[in-house]
Amino acid sequence: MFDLLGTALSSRLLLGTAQYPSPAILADAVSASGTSVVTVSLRREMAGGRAGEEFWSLIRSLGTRVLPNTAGCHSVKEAVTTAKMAREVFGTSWIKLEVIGNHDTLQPDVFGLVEAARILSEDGFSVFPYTTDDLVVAERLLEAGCKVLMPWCAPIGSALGPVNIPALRSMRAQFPGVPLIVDAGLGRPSHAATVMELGFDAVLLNTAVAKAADPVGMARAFGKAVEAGREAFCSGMLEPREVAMPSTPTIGRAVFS
Ligand SMILES: CC(=O)[C@@H](O)[C@H](O)COP(=O)(O)O
Repeated sequence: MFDLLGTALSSRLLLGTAQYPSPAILADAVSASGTSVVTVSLRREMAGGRAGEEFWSLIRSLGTRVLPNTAGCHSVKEAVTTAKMAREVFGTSWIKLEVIGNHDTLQPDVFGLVEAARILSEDGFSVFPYTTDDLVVAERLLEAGCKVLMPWCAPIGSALGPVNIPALRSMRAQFPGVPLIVDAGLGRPSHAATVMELGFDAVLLNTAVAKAADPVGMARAFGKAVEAGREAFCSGMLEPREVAMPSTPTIGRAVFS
């Protein structure tokens, strides 16, 4: 079990719900992944009218916890308003806070993020901020009231995987007691395993599953990779070394003369 802010979760994989080929495939992918938390963009789905309503009932039927997000928000005001609406709609004070700062890279506006995080934390939200791997921004987010951090490993939708492993490693070392969830940019199950091996608490991803040729199979693969990475981290991995060490004992070997 994974204790996330006092909630026991059966999986360390959090899954996005956008861009699936069909609602049925989304539901099957969620089930195959083993996730117990899905994230939903209130802003995008509300724009969908009747389709939006059907989407909500599908999400409710999944039996998972919902982590609403403020995807698509580019200002503090937009993000705060969206978060408040999400609290009403989903009856949860969890919010994945996105304040996008750059149209092309979808890089977070870390200044707006800290400001919005402070406003929402003071209003009783549990804020899950989508941030960069910058340690100073991370400090500011914690000071603003965040109890969990969601650093990217690459731009949203890029599928690049962890492009700056030293930065992620140092974030993990700097905040040993803070739940850290890698969010965005994962492309392959091996990427998820890699960040879990670094000691991250969980991962959140969307595009790599939703846009796979077989989203259900890919969701299952990511679920396994997250578990494998976590188990490896907890089992004490060897440090790599540059010299050979025989893995078979040489004492008592047969002598041919
Ligand atoms: C669904 C969601 O919240 C995304 O904004 C998130 O950041 C996932 O990123 P990927 O689509 O790159 O997995």
